[in-house]
Amino acid sequence: MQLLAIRGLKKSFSLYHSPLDRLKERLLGGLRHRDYCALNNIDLTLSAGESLALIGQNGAGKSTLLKLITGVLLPDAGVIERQGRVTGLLELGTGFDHELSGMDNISVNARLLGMSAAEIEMRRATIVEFAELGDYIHEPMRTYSSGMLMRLGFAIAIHADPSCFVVDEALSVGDARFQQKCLRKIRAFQAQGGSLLFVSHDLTSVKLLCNRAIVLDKGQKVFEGTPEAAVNYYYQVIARLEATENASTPTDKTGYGLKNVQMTSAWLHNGIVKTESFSAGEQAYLCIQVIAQQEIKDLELGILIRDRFGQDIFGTNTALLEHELPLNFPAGQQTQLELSFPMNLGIGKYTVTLALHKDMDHLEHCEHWWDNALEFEVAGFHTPIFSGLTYLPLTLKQTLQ
Ligand SMILES: Nc1ncnc2c1ncn2[C@@H]1O[C@H](COP(=O)(O)OP(=O)(O)OP(=O)(O)O)[C@@H](O)[C@H]1O
Repeated sequence: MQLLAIRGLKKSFSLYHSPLDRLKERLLGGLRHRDYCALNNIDLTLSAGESLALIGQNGAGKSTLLKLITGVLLPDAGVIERQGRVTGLLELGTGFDHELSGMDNISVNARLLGMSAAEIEMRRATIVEFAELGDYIHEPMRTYSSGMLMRLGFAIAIHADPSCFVVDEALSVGDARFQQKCLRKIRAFQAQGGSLLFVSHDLTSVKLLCNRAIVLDKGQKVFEGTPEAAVNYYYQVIARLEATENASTPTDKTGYGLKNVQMTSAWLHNGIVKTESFSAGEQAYLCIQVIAQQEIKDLELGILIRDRFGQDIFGTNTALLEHELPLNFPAGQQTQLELSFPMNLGIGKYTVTLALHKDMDHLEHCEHWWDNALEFEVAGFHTPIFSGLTYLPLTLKQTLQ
């Protein structure tokens, strides 16, 4: 069943130089503003049980799209068809009367979300308990911190029995423990067949929570695909490079960048033979062949290891490793780089992404970003047996007191 179908959605805002211009236009007429197109010609669908992420740079149009979907804003053109109840956590404080107490606002906000008086009374105690605001629940909401606003907003919206739950960046103002509690609740909601529309700059949670993602750029939909492919595409957008739809699939061997210096092959070995299979704790060596078309100085080598869910497990680059000097590549010459490290990772399959760039990240000057340059598996233990993603060498000290 399709919960959401959006076609040709468009939204512009009127921008005025000053509030006085706005007033003059109202009173005296004449054009004193310019239109800014925040969203243009957006199509999207969301089916029951699907979780869709919207990613994009600041100002790309993500929040505007969520506000249109939840009915907080009206579109200039296009169609939004909704099935079922859409609730969520948008800009903090939306839908609350700040002079009223949190308890009274449960009724106000829940009514706006479409709950009946009987539903509200039935769920009031659960909402209060989930929000964990203690006696503050009886205080006016103007006294609440942003984290407290978020707690109550989330508690009401998730208990409003939505078909589609919308989460904007507001979730990030909660403290770490409460955020984890919200994420557990969102996962339980998904497990029961609920749909999610998720906006976040935290690309790891995008990959963990969603099964599809859309990249917005300057109000346009520029990519739609799996979260991993969308995140890779987004990296290209922020690296200000021409992006292509298939540039980030695991089969793509070329990667992107200026490519005056290019990595041509990469492999792993264990000190004896080339291998793609390691035991946890075993020493691993990552070799990279590089060829330079022209002389380039002061490049950094970056590495990003992801697990089978596309979740970033470990990433760093030589600019962050203070003991490593930047790399120089003479023109026309082939070079081999080798990184060695103990494979302190848990059992599982991993990919390695490599980059050659200037400075601390690849955003300004990227010579070569090579997604999923190679794959490997950790399949046994060279360390004591452990569970989880990573091995931490522990020592125990007992002191009698
Ligand atoms: N009420 C408004 N009046 C004028 N311009 C607006 C208004 N709301 C949003 N905009 C503009 O529309 C564009 C899209 O804004 P939006 O908040 O949707 O972006 P976003 O992708 O959510 O960004 P962020 O990641 O920073 O939250 C921005 O340029 C913003 O300045």
